[in-house]
Amino acid sequence: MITASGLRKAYGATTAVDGISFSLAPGKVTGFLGPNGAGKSTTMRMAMGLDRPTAGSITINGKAFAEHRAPLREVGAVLDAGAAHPGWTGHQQLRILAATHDISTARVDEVIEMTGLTSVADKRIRGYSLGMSQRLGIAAALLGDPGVLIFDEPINGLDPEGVRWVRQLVRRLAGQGRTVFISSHLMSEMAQTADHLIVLGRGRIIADQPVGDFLDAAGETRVLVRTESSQELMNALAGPEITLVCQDAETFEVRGLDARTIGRRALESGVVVHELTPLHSSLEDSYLKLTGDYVEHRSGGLA
Ligand SMILES: Nc1ncnc2c1ncn2[C@@H]1O[C@H](COP(=O)(O)OP(=O)(O)OP(=O)(O)O)[C@@H](O)[C@H]1O
Repeated sequence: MITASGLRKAYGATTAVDGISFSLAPGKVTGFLGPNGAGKSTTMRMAMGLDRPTAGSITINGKAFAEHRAPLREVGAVLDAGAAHPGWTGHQQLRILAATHDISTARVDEVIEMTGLTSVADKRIRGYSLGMSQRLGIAAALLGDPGVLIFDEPINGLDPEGVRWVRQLVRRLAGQGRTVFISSHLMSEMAQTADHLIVLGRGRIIADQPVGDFLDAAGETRVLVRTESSQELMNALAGPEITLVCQDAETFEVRGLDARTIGRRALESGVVVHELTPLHSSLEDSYLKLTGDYVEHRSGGLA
């Protein structure tokens, strides 16, 4: 469980995080989204005790990070893939970290295997690819078998196989009842991975909802209708704020009414409907629509 309450962080005149509150439930993957500079990394660093809030708090299982006696057993994080000591081997790095928490060497070997690092565990970290470094960071996060995991852009620099592996791993971790908080700038990735989304814009929360609700709220829902009596049904549906767009003799699109209402009107009119399909915008469309006003510098310089 991660809980933020009135969390604020200012660096001089810059307010990176502007009084945000949220609560992340166990057993779910929560995606943390927002344009560059929105405050995602700052929030995650404060959760891990690496930055001190200017006001408010962020707690892991009810306590600030520094108040936990064995924090690695409560929360694991990947915040910076380059944080490992380049002269050590992956195995050494993990063993040293494990020793700080009385974690067994058997557990070190277990996380090495879980993260697919067995073949490189005895090689020096300076020779690791970005993908291997990311896996090593994830191995370190898993070491204490924590119930809370925080991953800042974990798929950056990974190849497609690595991306799929991270996606499956975070789903599995949430399936085991853990709280998983993952930031990404890839909307398509979050659509496949997250159950819940928190979207930040200039340090404030602009959405905190399940992925499905996010789509419904941000995107205009359209419904595709197919019937042999299209003119008759269009007449029954017509009204203020309702747009009907004819596609062919039997197919039209409705904006402003949901599928349930259209189905009921069709029944009342005695019209047989062959298809009634809600059309959602893509997560990408919804996200850009939602965050458009919060982007400080748009690409292309036309804004
Ligand atoms: N140590 C720091 N000193 C001064 N300003 C900082 C510091 N860390 C972050 N900031 C500023 O705080 C704001 C939020 O940055 P943060 O890195 O948290 O955003 P982000 O959402 O993670 O962005 P990105 O996706 O680009 O990593 C930015 O304006 C950034 O320049």
